[in-house]
Amino acid sequence: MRVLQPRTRIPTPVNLKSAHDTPHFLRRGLALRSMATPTTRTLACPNGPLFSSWATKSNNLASIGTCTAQRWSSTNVDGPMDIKSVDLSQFPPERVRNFSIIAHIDHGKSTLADRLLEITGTIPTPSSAPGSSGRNQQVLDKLKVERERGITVKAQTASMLHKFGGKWYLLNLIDTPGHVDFAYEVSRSLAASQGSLLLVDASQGVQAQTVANYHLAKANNLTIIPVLNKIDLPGADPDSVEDSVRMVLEIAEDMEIPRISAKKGEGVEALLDLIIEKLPAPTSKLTSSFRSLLFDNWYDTYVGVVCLVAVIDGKVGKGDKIASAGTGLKYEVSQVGIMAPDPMPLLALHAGQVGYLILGMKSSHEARVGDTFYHHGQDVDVLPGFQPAKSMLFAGVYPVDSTEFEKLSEAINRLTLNDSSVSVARETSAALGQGFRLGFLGTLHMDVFRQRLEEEYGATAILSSPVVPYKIIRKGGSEQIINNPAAFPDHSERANVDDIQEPMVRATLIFPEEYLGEMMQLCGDHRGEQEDYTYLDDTRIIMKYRLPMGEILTDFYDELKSLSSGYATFDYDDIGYQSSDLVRMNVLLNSKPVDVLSSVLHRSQAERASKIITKRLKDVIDRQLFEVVIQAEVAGKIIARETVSALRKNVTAKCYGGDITRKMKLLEKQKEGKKKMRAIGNVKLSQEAFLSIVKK
Ligand SMILES: Nc1nc2c(ncn2[C@@H]2O[C@H](COP(=O)(O)OP(=O)(O)OP(=O)(O)O)[C@@H](O)[C@H]2O)c(=O)[nH]1
Repeated sequence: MRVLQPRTRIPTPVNLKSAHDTPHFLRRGLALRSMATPTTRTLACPNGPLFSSWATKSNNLASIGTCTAQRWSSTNVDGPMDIKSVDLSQFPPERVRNFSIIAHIDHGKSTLADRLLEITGTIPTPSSAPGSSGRNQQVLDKLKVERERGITVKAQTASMLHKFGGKWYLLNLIDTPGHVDFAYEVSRSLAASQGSLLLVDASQGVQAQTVANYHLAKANNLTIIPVLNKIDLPGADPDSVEDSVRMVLEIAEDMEIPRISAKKGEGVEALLDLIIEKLPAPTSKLTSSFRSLLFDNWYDTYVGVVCLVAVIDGKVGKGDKIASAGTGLKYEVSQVGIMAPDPMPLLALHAGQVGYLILGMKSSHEARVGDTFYHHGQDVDVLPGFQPAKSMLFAGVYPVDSTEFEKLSEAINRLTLNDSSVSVARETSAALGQGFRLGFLGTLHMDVFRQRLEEEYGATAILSSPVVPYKIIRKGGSEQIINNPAAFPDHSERANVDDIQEPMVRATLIFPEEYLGEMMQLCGDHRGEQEDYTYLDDTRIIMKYRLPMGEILTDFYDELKSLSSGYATFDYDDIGYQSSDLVRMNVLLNSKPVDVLSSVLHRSQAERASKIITKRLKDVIDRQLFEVVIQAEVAGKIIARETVSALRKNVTAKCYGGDITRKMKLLEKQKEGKKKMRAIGNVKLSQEAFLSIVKK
């Protein structure tokens, strides 16, 4: 089984056999000194920075734990400076800028990240990058699924250096995902930044996630620089987009809105200056005792759990004894470093900086996002942290072949080490055997998880239709959250139930005015209630609806796109629970309920949905040796029924005469076919047919 690593391997520290055996980036000229023997040798450095590195003596060998280097004077060399050759302890908080790039999907965040890293010399430009095929490197989209789908799923950080006003600054960039499912990644990233670049595509204008991300950044008290991107496109209309940006996002008239082409690099260098000029430095204190915010983590097969932290105060170095305020567990720091954009070990991380810590954690469950790390034995003011990720929808996940349960279990285990926003519980289905009930942040998140299970871990899974978590309030006041339709109270249990509630969202839709009728119809069909609508600019409308979350899970987004010829965009916020007249629909095959096919519906939709599912089943169930009756039942009544008539199939009937080998072959083939059938009660369904019903 091939295991792809979502991030590049953390390099082990360079061990040198002698002080002369220097890594390539130190060879150009160096000032080498040993901590144990504090002699410093300085070599000439005609056209590059001077370097220093710290060495310790062990077994008479000079071993350089982590090589760092320092430019003595920032004026002796023009052009970018290699971050790998700089002593980052030289950057006090006032010379640090931590910023995130936020935007609607596809407005160019990852492309801008590429350009920033290239211009600052952190990564090679495409022409010099080995094997590079074009301008878009998307270096921060490290997952295979991100590259295949062209979307960012996981926020990534990268540090770089930029010179402004004669001084070098350390910039830590966080590239965030644009899709609403990954808003949690965005909010975590914002907690580690002081400012944000809010990109707006100059050909598309303000979109739903532009507004959502703007409010998120505001709520985090970040300084926002709106940036118009893609000005090179023939359809770009930067003047009118700037007007709507100013109006919707309430940007002051005197605030400059830079215009760039992230693709071509136009205006990007000036943007680097603006980041330093306009975004605040972290207010961290170097002299206070160490505190850091854990804002992300991932699992690396070689080094275990890697924690991404923003150092709020003080400094943390290799060998330090630190503790987690959240779990009370203590650790010795085995490695610290920054992402540049690959992991780059350092001797220490200082106040204001963003980097990683490797602590020898046994499981990524120990790494609680939002946790405070501090030096063990010292008092600490715990940082506020943030709410854990909340699962918005749940699905049953089963192995396609029931003998492969262990393989699926192992794959889910490993994948959740890297995606702790997925909640996992074991469940058993009468129809499908052992499986899991997983909680996801949205349908795209669920789809990406399924794809990663298959591609990275070779585990193919059947996913039941997703459901939202329903709240059941029983007589007497006890509350229960139900995330599996099979456990939803049937009509026979209703006497004990006081209220049933479903989760609601406030949806923001942005679309050209000519689609107003279609958009209102769409929201109405999905049980929406209009709250507000106004003109965003001369031609576009921004509309707010209150909608049940269960209604936007499956086809809503596709319908929205097709009804608006792709122009409408949509975002939503969770706004809590609301009472609703919900019922469970059971599907029966020859009178036996099929648990994985049950669903929860609004009473008004039950009849239509029952007809659809029974019809779909009839289309996919092959005729069998007996009649198959398909029924949908709601509140104890059968409300839809289809029948698949019986068939006696004799596969050898065509083989008259004595060709026994041909007969044997046909029987063998039939046996093989049967193996691939799934038995639901006494009804056999081909695997393909079954998948077509459960996986929407
Ligand atoms: N013409 C033009 N295309 C651009 C520019 N910036 C980005 N693009 C293109 O826009 C598409 C989306 O760019 P990305 O950088 O992947 O966008 P993103 O915001 O990171 O996307 P998500 O992470 O999925 O939200 C790609 O095809 C880019 O090549 C630009 O300045 N000009």
